[in-house]
Amino acid sequence: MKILILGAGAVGGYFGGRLMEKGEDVTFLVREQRQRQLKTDGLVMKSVHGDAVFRPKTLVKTAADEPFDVVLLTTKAYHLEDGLKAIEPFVRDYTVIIPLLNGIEHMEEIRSYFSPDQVFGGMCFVESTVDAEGHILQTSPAHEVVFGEWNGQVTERAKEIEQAFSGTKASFRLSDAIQQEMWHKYLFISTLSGITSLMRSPIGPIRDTLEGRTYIQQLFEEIRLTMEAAGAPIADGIVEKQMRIIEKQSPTMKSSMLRDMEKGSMIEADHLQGYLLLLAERYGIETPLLRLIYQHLKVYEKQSGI
Ligand SMILES: NC(=O)C1=CN([C@@H]2O[C@H](COP(=O)(O)OP(=O)(O)OC[C@H]3O[C@@H](n4cnc5c(N)ncnc54)[C@H](OP(=O)(O)O)[C@@H]3O)[C@@H](O)[C@H]2O)C=CC1
Ligand SMILES: CC(C)(CO)C(=O)C(=O)O
Repeated sequence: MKILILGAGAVGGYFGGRLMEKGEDVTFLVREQRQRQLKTDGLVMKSVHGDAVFRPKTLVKTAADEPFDVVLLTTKAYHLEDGLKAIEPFVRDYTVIIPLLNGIEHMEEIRSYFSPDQVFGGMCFVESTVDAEGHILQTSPAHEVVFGEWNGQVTERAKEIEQAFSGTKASFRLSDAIQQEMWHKYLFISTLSGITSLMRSPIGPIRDTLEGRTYIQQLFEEIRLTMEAAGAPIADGIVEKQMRIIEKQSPTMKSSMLRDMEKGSMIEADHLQGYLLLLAERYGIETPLLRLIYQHLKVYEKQSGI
């Protein structure tokens, strides 16, 4: 199966590397500077699951029209529009597109850009970043991709992709409820990234005080109410479940948004917290803490000139 990965950053580089390690036919669609880096140094991964260096196949945006069976989308949300244009020459009517971005708003954009039938739901759990040398640093036990048909059917093509993804060091799991899993991840990440970026702290020092835990719980509740009002398919008891997941995280755990802020990089404030605020306004839900967090992220963007 021919797999194209849009972007060779923290997520794309890590999971693409794991697929290459198993022997899958992987190509990265990257921009010129990243291509030069990958040609010179290779794809360097430093991971709690084992370090590795690969010599990946790369392509840059081009008129060439080599077809691929599967395309994994791993840009940030603010680069997605360009990314969709870049993958167009590599997509046929049989190509399956699997986005791994956090959030949900991008699904509408991708499904209307291509045919909705070509677009699976998808997301991932991994704590990784790219350092100044372009190396992928993957720092905690979780490394899972979850994907599936948008309507939840377990089709033949989904099983074929599951087969191609199986047997790597990372987990690639086929889901029959990907919409619900994506909303759950959205609830988790918009809370975790909101709180850790507001407090400029990994989760431990926030979670380990009563006040901090209360703020985490409040933010979860504001977002849960918003999602429910918007008709999102979230499960009963999801906040309690996600509070337990927060309790289990290593005290040093950080969201990718906080790591991006520490690097002075762009953040997905509009895509994550901003979209939730639009929904909250649309459905008349009070979200004071979410509003404060979004305003804080906007101040960061203004001050860092991004
Ligand atoms: N990092 C993490 O731990 C996790 C991140 N996520 C989510 O995954 C998504 C990706 O995040 P992450 O991997 O951290 O982001 P990164 O910034 O590390 O990687 C994104 C990559 O996409 C590349 N890119 C952007 N536009 C294009 C384009 N037009 N053509 C080719 N390549 C392009 C960038 O290239 P260039 O180098 O040229 O800028 C960059 O290398 C986000 O939605 C994030 O929220 C989800 C779970 C965990
Ligand atoms: C919470 C985490 C690390 C889980 O994958 C994540 O999605 C992120 O920080 O963007």
